[in-house]
Amino acid sequence: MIKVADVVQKQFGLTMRRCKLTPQTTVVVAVSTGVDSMTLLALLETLPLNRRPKIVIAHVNHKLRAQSTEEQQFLTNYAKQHHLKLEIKVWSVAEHPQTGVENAARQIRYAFFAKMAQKYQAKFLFTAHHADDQAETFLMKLVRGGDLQQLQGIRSRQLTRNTQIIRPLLNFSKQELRQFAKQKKISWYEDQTNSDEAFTRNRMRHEIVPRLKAENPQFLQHVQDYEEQLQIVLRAMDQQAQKLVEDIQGNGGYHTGKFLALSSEWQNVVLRYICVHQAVAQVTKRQQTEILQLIRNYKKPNGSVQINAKWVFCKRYQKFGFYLTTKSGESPQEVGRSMLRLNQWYAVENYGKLGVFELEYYPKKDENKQQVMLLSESQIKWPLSLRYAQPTDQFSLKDNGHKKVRRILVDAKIPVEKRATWPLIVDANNRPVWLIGLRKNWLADPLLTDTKQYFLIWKTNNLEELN
Ligand SMILES: Nc1ncnc2c1ncn2[C@@H]1O[C@H](COP(=O)(O)OP(=O)(O)OP(=O)(O)O)[C@@H](O)[C@H]1O
Repeated sequence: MIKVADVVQKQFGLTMRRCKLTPQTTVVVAVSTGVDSMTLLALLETLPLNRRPKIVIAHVNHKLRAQSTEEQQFLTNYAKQHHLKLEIKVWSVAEHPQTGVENAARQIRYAFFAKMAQKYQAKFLFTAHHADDQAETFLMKLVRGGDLQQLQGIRSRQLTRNTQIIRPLLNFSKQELRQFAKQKKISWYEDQTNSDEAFTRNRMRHEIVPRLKAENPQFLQHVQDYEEQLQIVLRAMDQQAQKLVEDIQGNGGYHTGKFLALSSEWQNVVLRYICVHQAVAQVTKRQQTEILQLIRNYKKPNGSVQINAKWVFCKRYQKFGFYLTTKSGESPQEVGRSMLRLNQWYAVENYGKLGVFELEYYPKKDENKQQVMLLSESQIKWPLSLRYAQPTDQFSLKDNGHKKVRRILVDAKIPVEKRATWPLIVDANNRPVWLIGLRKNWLADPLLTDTKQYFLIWKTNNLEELN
């Protein structure tokens, strides 16, 4: 009789081929001491020698339940016996927040994993999410409701800022993993979390999912198939939406005519993309509908939708965008803001182009034609955005003083007609970072814990502007 363990091992080996592991590759494995992650660890340890990576175990003791110290000790003994490197983070009770513990724990976990990946120069981070996790998450989101994007489940591969996360057990059910662990005599601890999120998940796990499996034993596989299809479609749609947004982007706003030339389906998608990626404040579903109706309304060439106390969406004939609300009577100040995605150029009419790059993507080619500002993780609040400078924007000085944009533009003898549309890079707190070609903000020194540097680059064809 073929053992489940053999099937799991064989399939795992095949999945792992895509990672092209060698004995020189270092991987960080997130191990909670549950059956899933102990199985993942065992599977990695038994890969053929020529494809077995160097393993670093990362464990977070959340101090959320009585047995956590015992689990930590168990894992310490395991690592010693198996000659594996082990890194532990203890999240002391004093650090726990009053509410949202589950979420905070997740953030602590992933920050620690990323730090360990960086420390060991690991190529991958492995977690042990499996097919039941996928189905439970999918159903919970389906029941909760929301945006289609959020229905994207757990990804088998995910590129984060510093690490590539791999989840090689997504095609296995919990039952298969348990059988594997039993047949291979692997020890583990049962998870006994009792958070609200775990209650909902447990209902899915013990009541709903078993019924759906009874309807069709292939249920888990089908959810995984749907998730993979959904991820591909949504990614493709996002790529296309990004291109279309670039096409309709103009100076200080988006082009109404070009937007209306799109099919009504793409209008929906593009507007959503703008609201999620480029708007300055959170735009609700209802506001998005109002905005769409306003743009489409030929009888109303001008109009606005208030987003919050600070921001307003405005349509002004051939232009629309998000603007800063001003005192009544004045016309809104144009902001036409776009978020700077990493490693991508943004064209700025009359000024050349700019972008923020990681070292690996740093375009060194024409160093003499570009100005660079070096930024570390802690120095600003990411992400960066590009917008027009407002006269009242303030630059910090080293001695705690400030200098207004109006003053900087006047001092630099910038003609009045150019002052309203001077490009400014700001951080997520709307703090000026760089008034292009004129002034870089003073920033506190980077922290020792910063792991990455970024290059903010402005490139112009007009050499004189750089001098
Ligand atoms: N305390 C921990 N220490 C190390 N790794 C952990 C810990 N808890 C969870 N993990 C890793 O994360 C995987 C998923 O765990 P779990 O399903 O409990 O997390 P989740 O919060 O539901 O998911 P996610 O972390 O993706 O949001 C585990 O299989 C394991 O690889």
